[in-house]
Amino acid sequence: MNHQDLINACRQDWDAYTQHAFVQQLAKGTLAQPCYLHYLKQDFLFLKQYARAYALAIYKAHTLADMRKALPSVNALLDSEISHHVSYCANWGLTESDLEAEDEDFGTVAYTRYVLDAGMKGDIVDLYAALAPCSIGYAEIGRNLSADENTQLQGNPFVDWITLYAGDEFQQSVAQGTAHIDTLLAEIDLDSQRGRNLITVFRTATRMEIAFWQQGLDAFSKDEI
Ligand SMILES: Cc1ncc(C[n+]2csc(CCO)c2C)c(N)n1
Repeated sequence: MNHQDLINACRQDWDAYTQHAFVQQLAKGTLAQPCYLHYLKQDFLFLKQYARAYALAIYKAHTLADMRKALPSVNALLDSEISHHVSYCANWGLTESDLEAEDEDFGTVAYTRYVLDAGMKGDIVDLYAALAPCSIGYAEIGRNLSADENTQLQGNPFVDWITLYAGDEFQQSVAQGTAHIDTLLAEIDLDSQRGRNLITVFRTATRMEIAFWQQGLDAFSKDEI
């Protein structure tokens, strides 16, 4: 099996994730600021936990080659992705330590601890099945948004988010990560118990992504600013 089999096995949830209303409003520039700010604050906390999950991939790896493959993601998370969030939130007078002191919302706790648990109780393939929707999905969203003529770049307050995930650097790193996941999946039969378990893990993480977008939209009435 490969990553495309995982996507095909949960197509409905996958499309609900990659074409969520939050993404569409982001592309048009119409997303309400409180929703984006809540999403970014929670995503900051999400990325912090995700760095732990990629560090767990180093711990779970059996070979030096697999240990080295997880390291660029730890770096990208702690540097480029998280600093985008910190610099955007600075516009609201929020510092990195303010963000660290924020409470984790339920969807943030559920998603990140699910991924860590899948990795801790399983092996490195289970961990990557839980991690995969995040990078593969955001790369697909970035590509879709940059190819879609309805995406509004000029004057869009969320243009940095779009260019971060549509950009070559991010796209290339996901392509490399996906090739690595495919190597790990290649020896597993899609119709085996193991294959079905991996689909469940991948689909659960995909459902968590949908809930994470929704958590952002639901912040509209919370009036955070
Ligand atoms: C909820 C949520 N899901 C996915 C990403 C994107 N993302 C997070 S970690 C990572 C891999 C290392 O770069 C990627 C692509 C996000 N930011 N927030």
